[in-house]
Amino acid sequence: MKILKFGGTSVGTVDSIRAVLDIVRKSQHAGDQPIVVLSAMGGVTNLLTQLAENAAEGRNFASGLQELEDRHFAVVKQLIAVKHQNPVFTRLKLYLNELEDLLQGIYNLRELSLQSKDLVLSYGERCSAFLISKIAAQYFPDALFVDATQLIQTDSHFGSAHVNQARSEQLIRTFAAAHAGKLLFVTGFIASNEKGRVTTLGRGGSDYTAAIIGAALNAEAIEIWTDVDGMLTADPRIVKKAFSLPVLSYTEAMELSYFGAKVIYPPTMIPAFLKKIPIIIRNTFNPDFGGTTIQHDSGRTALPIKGISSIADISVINLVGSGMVGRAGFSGRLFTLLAREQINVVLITQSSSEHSITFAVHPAEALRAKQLIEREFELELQANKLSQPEIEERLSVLAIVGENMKQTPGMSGKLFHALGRNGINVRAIAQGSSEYNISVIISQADLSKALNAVHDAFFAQLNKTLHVFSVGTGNIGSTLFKQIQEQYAFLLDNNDIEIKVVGISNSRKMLFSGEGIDLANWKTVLEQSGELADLPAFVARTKAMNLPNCVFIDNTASELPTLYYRELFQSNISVVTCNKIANSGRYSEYRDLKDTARKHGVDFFYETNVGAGLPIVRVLRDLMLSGDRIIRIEAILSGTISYIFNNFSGDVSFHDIVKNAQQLGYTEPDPRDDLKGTDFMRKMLILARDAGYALEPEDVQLGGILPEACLRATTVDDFYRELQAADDYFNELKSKAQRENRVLRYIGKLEAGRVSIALEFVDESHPFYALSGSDNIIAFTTERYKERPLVVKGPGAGAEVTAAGVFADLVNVGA
Ligand SMILES: NC(=O)c1ccc[n+]([C@@H]2O[C@H](COP(=O)([O-])OP(=O)(O)OC[C@H]3O[C@@H](n4cnc5c(N)ncnc54)[C@H](O)[C@@H]3O)[C@@H](O)[C@H]2O)c1
Ligand SMILES: N[C@@H](CCO)C(=O)O
Ligand code: NA
Repeated sequence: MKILKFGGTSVGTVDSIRAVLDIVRKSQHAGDQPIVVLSAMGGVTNLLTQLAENAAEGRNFASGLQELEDRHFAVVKQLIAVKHQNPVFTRLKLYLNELEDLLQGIYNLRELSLQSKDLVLSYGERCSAFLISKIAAQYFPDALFVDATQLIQTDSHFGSAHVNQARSEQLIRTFAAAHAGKLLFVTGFIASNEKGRVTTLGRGGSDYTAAIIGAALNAEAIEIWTDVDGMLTADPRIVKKAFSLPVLSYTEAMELSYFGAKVIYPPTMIPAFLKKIPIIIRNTFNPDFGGTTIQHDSGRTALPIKGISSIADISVINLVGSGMVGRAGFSGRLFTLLAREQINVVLITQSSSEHSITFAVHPAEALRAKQLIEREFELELQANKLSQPEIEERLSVLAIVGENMKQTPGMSGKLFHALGRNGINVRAIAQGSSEYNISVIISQADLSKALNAVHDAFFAQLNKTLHVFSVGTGNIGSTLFKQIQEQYAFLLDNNDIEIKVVGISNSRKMLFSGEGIDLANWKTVLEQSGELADLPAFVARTKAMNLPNCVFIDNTASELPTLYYRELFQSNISVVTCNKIANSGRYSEYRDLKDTARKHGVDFFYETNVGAGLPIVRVLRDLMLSGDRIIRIEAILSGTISYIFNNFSGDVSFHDIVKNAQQLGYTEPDPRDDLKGTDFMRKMLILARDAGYALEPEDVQLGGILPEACLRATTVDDFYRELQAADDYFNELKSKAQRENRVLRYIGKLEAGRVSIALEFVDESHPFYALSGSDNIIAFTTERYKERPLVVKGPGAGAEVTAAGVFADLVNVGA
């Protein structure tokens, strides 16, 4: 035997009632012997409450009554064959007439007692259960309408009556035995006292009805049919990746519901809990889905926690007082007071010094709680043993819940890491002694970000979303977008990483979309609907959108974005950049950025600052981390100059090769940065710093490759003209090299903390002799790689390889 309970949304419309009957039919075919428990049609209980209040205030209630009639009659007309309609109309009309008389009485007296209100509300369940039993009777001849006032007996605590379990079980069993073989359609929510007056079971009442009947008849299961897929890991309106849990223990369901999961109201489960009857939450509108089973134990599952729940709006009261607060007597008095005054304390924490107690209450009760405390502890306040209670508002509670937490170390570490990494300040912490939940109080503004970040942290195997704000849409930036777009599905399917580009700016326009910008046509959208570019505003938006796992990418060659890195780190946003400016200015700046990123637990990745996509920064870092010592670094790190010397042969002029390098995307936006050696200098400086040397740019001995006139050119055009004019100079270099059987190489060296870069003529015996294209090469001679150096070699410039390096840094953020 199974109990099938359908809530208001399941019986709200003609279509949903059809779905309900389908479910009942299937259950009967499966041999479940179902008993159906029904709520009032969706919205009807609220309407009845409104009518009762209107009547008591002397306001009109006729139009509301008409609305009730219309809703029920419309269902009759659509779902009951014409020849069977009359008796149904008649009985509904009788109910509505009784209701009208009752409302008239309330109107005349201008008084609404809890008892009369229960009676008014009872018509919601009576009408719906009766009506649906009659619709069902067309297909199930054994369908029988049952008014639960005959089955469940309570005390006279109207509005939320206490059930006489023993008596009710007796009534239910007797009734069931007398009507064996019938298909019962029972009203939820309502009952009666020993005098036969109608009572109601309070919040979650129809679930309670189902649990009481299920327990009395030792049902196999109680199915609660609603409009969601079960209990979810988090509130799906905030956490888009929330998913339905297959199995939960009663305790877990209790903890999750306590903190706001509205699917069921836990006290209603107690009768089922005591008899170990599983409760299954299922979706009327998705009946093939298995839903969530709430059972005695937590089930075998790989999930360390079951869910994350929250209360969005909470106030906190702080009490501080030396030597008194925290003593057993004091907290006893405090919490007895609050309990007596029916102030629900959501969470309590006490500092280890025992001089303060913090507790959370619902905002509507905060002021009253404060006043009660002030009255109760008047003497202590006067004597300054206790300082004035303080209320803090606009806070939220977030709790992770799960029975398996107890056996799994590191759960709180994971929680605080996720919060800390995202810059979410924790105001107070409480771990239930049961260890079934860990709760934190945070600012309301952070709740959405916190829920998503914590959800990602605990259900990481189930997908991490990186939110990307990207500046610079030139050569590298646009190639990166193309690569992300091509790789999006693969990353999601194979690595559970989702990349959402949520902000884009170049020097003209900027664009934002919390849902993610479509990378198939970012260019058009940016041009057509973007706002005018404004970097401070872009950074402000990056911070204000307050998204978890947030990454700022700088694909410009401008100093401007680098001025914001620090501020971004302070807002717990990681930075990935191919722009070398930040790391190659003053040493103090470089140091400060690294320290700030580390302090805030975010990543600062710049692999492409040296050798584009080639693994160089990473290799050096690993050497340093593992305790190796750099003895010497020798390198060719200008892709542009490498390309130039590798192609400077035959008749082609130096000037033309530089132009080619620029067209191929090897040069800096301003090619003078490459040819003057500035770009190479920056790279050597960054390497030296990463190797532990606090060098300034002027410490690098930079030997040039250009004649004076070229260095003096004030514009790029002038520069190219001067290059052309210097043809003889470059040809002479070339001839000299050829005469000596050598090649031209622009080589950087780091040794004993000194960095130099110089043009060299090298012969065949030199390891840097054989290079082609835009190749870079770097040789690390270290304590451990002493005899033969560790060498990295390959293309060190170009849009594809550089964007790929930025991309790799991006997916490693937070890894
Ligand atoms: N080309 C390579 O092989 C290579 C290799 C490694 C690193 N890099 C670095 O990549 C970076 C970008 O190079 P590129 O060739 O793509 O340059 P680019 O000139 O093609 O693009 C630069 C982009 O930055 C934008 N921009 C400039 N200032 C801005 C600002 N203040 N706010 C917003 N946007 C701004 C421009 O509008 C443009 O979209 C440079 O820092 C370069 O050193 C390039
Ligand atoms: N302009 C740079 C790009 C790589 O950083 C080069 O030519 O090496
Ligand atoms: Na690199």
